Amino acid sequence: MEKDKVVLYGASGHCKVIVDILGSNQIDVAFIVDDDPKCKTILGNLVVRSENCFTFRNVIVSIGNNSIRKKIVKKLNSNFTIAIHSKAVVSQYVSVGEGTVIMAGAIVNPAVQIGKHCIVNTAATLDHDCVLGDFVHVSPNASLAGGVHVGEGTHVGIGAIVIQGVVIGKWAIIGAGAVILRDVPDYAVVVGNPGRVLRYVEEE
Ligand SMILES: CC(=O)SCCNC(=O)CCNC(=O)[C@H](O)C(C)(C)COP(=O)(O)OP(=O)(O)OC[C@H]1O[C@@H](n2cnc3c(N)ncnc32)[C@H](O)[C@@H]1OP(=O)(O)O
Repeated sequence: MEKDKVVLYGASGHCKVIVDILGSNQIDVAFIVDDDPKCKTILGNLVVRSENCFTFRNVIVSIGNNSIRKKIVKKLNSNFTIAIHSKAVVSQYVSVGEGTVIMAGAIVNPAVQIGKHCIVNTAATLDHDCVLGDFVHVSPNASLAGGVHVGEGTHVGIGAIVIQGVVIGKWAIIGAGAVILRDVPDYAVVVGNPGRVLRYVEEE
């Protein structure tokens, strides 16, 4: 049976990876929506302008920035789908919210809850009982040990490590390669080993 085509919103690098995820599952892209007039195709898929699109079905917002992704989601009157690479290992005991994408090589262990419009990037690992809020991005090769909670909109940087049971607040940024041993407040930018607060960001 032919699988439903997916509409991608945002012609970004992140979009290219989602095209590839869909391809790994023999799912076609219907078209990509982006208002950059220079952008005509992405990996052979047609890019159309948003004014030509009134109703969307089966959408993924393919924008890597968590805050921008949230703004686009809020303005769309669409139903959203998910994309999980055929070479990701995702336990059957996991919940995945609409709009979320899981890249190749990611491992998601049992009893993990992933919110809406999240990104679990290439080779990221989420161990048992982790909880991700909506619009979270766990970057490539980042590892969350068991029972880590990550608040809405937080970006866990590439290669970061979070030990078991840590609670990370909302709209925080965990720097590349950081080692997080203690809870992280909302809006904190944390870097280093052990992680220390570098600064705070404005609310989303
Ligand atoms: C498929 C994909 O591409 S997914 C995307 C993956 N990308 C990432 O994971 C990027 C994560 N981002 C980072 O690590 C960034 O460096 C941030 C957000 C933590 C900090 O960025 P900025 O606020 O611009 O910090 P800035 O570059 O000005 O550095 C400030 C200080 O923090 C230090 N610093 C910045 N990032 C880090 C880090 N990851 N680890 C250790 N120290 C760091 C800098 O060396 C600098 O120190 P100094 O004041 O002693 O010179």
